Amino acid sequence: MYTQGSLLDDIEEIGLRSLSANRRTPLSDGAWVDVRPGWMTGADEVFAALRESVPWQAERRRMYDREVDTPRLLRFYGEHEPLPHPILGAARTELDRHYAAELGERFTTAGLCLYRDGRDSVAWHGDTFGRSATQDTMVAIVSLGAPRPLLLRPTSETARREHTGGTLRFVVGHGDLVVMGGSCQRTWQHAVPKVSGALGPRISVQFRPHDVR
Ligand SMILES: O=C(O)CCC(=O)C(=O)O
Ligand SMILES: [Fe+2]
Repeated sequence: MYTQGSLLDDIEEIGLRSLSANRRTPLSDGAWVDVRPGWMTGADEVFAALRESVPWQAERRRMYDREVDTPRLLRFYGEHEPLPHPILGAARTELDRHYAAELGERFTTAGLCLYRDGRDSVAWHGDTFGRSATQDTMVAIVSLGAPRPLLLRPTSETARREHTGGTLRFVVGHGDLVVMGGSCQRTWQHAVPKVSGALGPRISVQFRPHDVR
């Protein structure tokens, strides 16, 4: 439907598969993660469109006495901003349809990150700006482009020692969906570590409810 005039006839149509195939993994302390591989179809085409059309920005962070670029590019779409591709609006609607009863509200914002290659990364953190610092919530991540490991581990070192499974690792790209839920942002951390070797770029789209970041 949203094809870009590719010369290839067999290009996969852009769309969304069913969310009822989600697989939930309960984690410690009331956290959980849902995984839906290949949720968005035609994801490589969506990746190319977003890479081209999103006004990507470098974010500066203060580190000791100097400012450094964080190793990835970003663009945050607030609640009332139009999203940069129609399939992202459809994805948010579908996430609302599937999760609204459990979440008790809608997904409103979309944070986009571009990892240009394996040197781009995000360090261990929870999304704890806003209500997610104290309340259960959900963060839904659609991954486009080259697959990268998304890691999860308990926040507290005690829990990390007791958590027998160790760090969880989900390799996500090409339209895969991961939803972190329950207490996950407070009691668990996530990271996309640097990887060595030639690796293509990845875009992650994070849908979050109001005042969760
Ligand atoms: O790239 C990802 O999948 C994770 C991004 C993330 O954790 C964040 O921006 O808060
Ligand atoms: Fe995050």
